[in-house]
Amino acid sequence: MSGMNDSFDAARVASILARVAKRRPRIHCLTNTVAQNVTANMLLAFGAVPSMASHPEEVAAVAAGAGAILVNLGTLSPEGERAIPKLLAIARERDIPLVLDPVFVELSPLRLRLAEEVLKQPGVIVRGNAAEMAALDAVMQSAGGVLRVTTGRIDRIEGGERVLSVAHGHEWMARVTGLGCASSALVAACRAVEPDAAIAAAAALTAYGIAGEIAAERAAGPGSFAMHLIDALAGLDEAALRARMGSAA
Ligand SMILES: Nc1ncnc2c1ncn2[C@@H]1O[C@H](COP(=O)(O)OP(=O)(O)O)[C@@H](O)[C@H]1O
Ligand SMILES: Cc1ncsc1CCOP(=O)(O)O
Ligand SMILES: [Mg+2]
Repeated sequence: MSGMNDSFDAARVASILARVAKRRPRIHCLTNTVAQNVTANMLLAFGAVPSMASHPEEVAAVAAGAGAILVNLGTLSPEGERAIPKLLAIARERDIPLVLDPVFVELSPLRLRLAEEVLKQPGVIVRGNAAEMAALDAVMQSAGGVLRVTTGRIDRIEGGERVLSVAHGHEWMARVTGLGCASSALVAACRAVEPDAAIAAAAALTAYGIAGEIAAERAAGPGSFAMHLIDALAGLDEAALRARMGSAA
């Protein structure tokens, strides 16, 4: 991690992970059909609880008690589209943090319009890859107050004047579908227990990246990597964080 003004070290990441493990926040994920399973499993490995309802008539009731809400725009159905305003309303009413994953927004005018709707809410965290974040740049600028989390070999977290970066992970994380979507859910899990959105995102991506490094040492290729990533995330402790982050984090 670089670019931090305040201290961001293994102890800080471990304390956020411990809060997730202790409070077990429920993360409501309106997410795509490709990534649902790996997202739910990654949240469980992290100590959070997934809920995945998408029916427009029940989604607000299910999301009402969640610690954070994830809106992921991949494989959106007409029903999912109708669920989004219900989720935005309940997030506003209950002050529930919102994370947007704008999957392939650069390909679809519908996704761009829905992303604009989500970004009318205050304090949204957007987590996407470089192409998605570039396509949303103008919308995020005009929305204001957005925390931008751009992932890749090096993750970049930008909010206001503050820029943080996370240089952990493994290239196989981009070779298994759904692992980006799962990273957005982990950002939501950390945000559920940590009010500083930038620190929450940095903690989630540091933990995920370090779990990826550990998993890559145990795996034979992308398939077994995905399995080992769940195990490594579930077994992550402060000693492993400290060993990989170094003292100057
Ligand atoms: N080349 C890489 N080296 C290390 N980590 C990576 C690499 N590519 C992606 N990651 C990690 O994989 C996760 C998903 O990121 P990304 O591939 O950008 O998302 P998406 O799947 O949405 O395109 C992030 O945690 C990111 O840090
Ligand atoms: C391939 C695909 N198409 C629509 S959603 C989806 C999954 C994207 O997942 P990720 O961005 O995490 O690889
Ligand atoms: Mg993605």
